Amino acid sequence: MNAFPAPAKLNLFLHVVGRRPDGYHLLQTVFRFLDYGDTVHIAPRADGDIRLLTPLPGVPEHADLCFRAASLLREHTGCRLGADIRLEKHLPMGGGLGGGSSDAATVLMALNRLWRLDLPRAELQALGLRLGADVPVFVFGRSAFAEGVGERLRAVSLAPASYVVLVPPVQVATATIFSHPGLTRDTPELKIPPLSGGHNDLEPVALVLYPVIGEYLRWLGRYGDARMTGSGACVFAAFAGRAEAEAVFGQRPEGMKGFVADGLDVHPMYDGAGSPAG
Ligand SMILES: C[C@@](CO)(OP(=O)(O)O)[C@H](O)COP(=O)(O)OP(=O)(O)OC[C@H]1O[C@@H](n2ccc(N)nc2=O)[C@H](O)[C@@H]1O
Ligand SMILES: Nc1ncnc2c1ncn2[C@@H]1O[C@H](COP(=O)(O)OP(=O)(O)O)[C@@H](O)[C@H]1O
Repeated sequence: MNAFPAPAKLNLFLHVVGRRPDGYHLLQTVFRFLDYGDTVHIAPRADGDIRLLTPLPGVPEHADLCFRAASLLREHTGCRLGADIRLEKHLPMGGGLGGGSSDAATVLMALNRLWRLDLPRAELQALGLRLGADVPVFVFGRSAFAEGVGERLRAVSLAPASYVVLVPPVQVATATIFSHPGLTRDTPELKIPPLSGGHNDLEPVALVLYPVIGEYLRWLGRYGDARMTGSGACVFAAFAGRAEAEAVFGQRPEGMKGFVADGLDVHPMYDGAGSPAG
């Protein structure tokens, strides 16, 4: 089997600037990948079957993003091949780190190569959007300022940073946060992406629904500018160096889970060409 990385993402900030007629929210956010994530092992199959060798607890096959990504690509291209997929899961589910979306993007890029489809990056991004609003950025492959629901992407260059990421013991359902009546949906649109500062409009709602996230934020906030990523539950703070981040992480109270990771500028499968992972 071939091993393909599926990195986590952080939303360095996330502003909700409006709402589409279909109810989806218009965002402005900066995505950054981390050198920490899942690994997807994939081998092509000649018989056309798509088999998940490691089903996730509580996720039926038809809802699994790896399965859905492979099936969508097969259907879209008419490819007759299949795949065995083994997911090595490290990222917490419902953590705001984009784990499921990243797995899906990695399956799209890996099968594009293994099935010799050669679809251009833009086409894979559009396919990815059908699986979730977070999937396109992983196919895009670079740190990005995102608008729309996350499909309008502009590459940005970010300063090197190490992050402490804490994982509160709750799984947040993204739809619950977005549908909350208390959500601020009218943050003024920015013309130029700020590379620092900003805030996360989803954070106050998540804190009301899951107070434990606030406890984690307050603890990390003693050491840096702590913020929630995506719809939560994970919180993070940036530090200039790895040693500083490790030192803060080392002081966490017993039982507080998380990890330290460096920010990446490009996705580990990014090859710079028009065709991803070609
Ligand atoms: C909030 C963000 C920020 O990066 O990340 P996560 O916290 O999920 O990692 C994303 O916008 C999440 O993207 P993703 O997790 O792919 O969400 P989707 O499956 O497309 O949507 C889940 C549900 O959330 C709501 N939703 C999602 C995105 C959006 N821009 N507006 C919405 O209102 C919709 O109700 C949708 O049915
Ligand atoms: N391969 C997958 N990895 C993680 N979650 C998945 C996967 N496939 C489907 N899901 C579903 O998607 C939900 C959101 O997962 P995830 O992407 O990890 O969180 P988030 O969107 O908060 O970053 C999970 O709770 C799970 O039900």
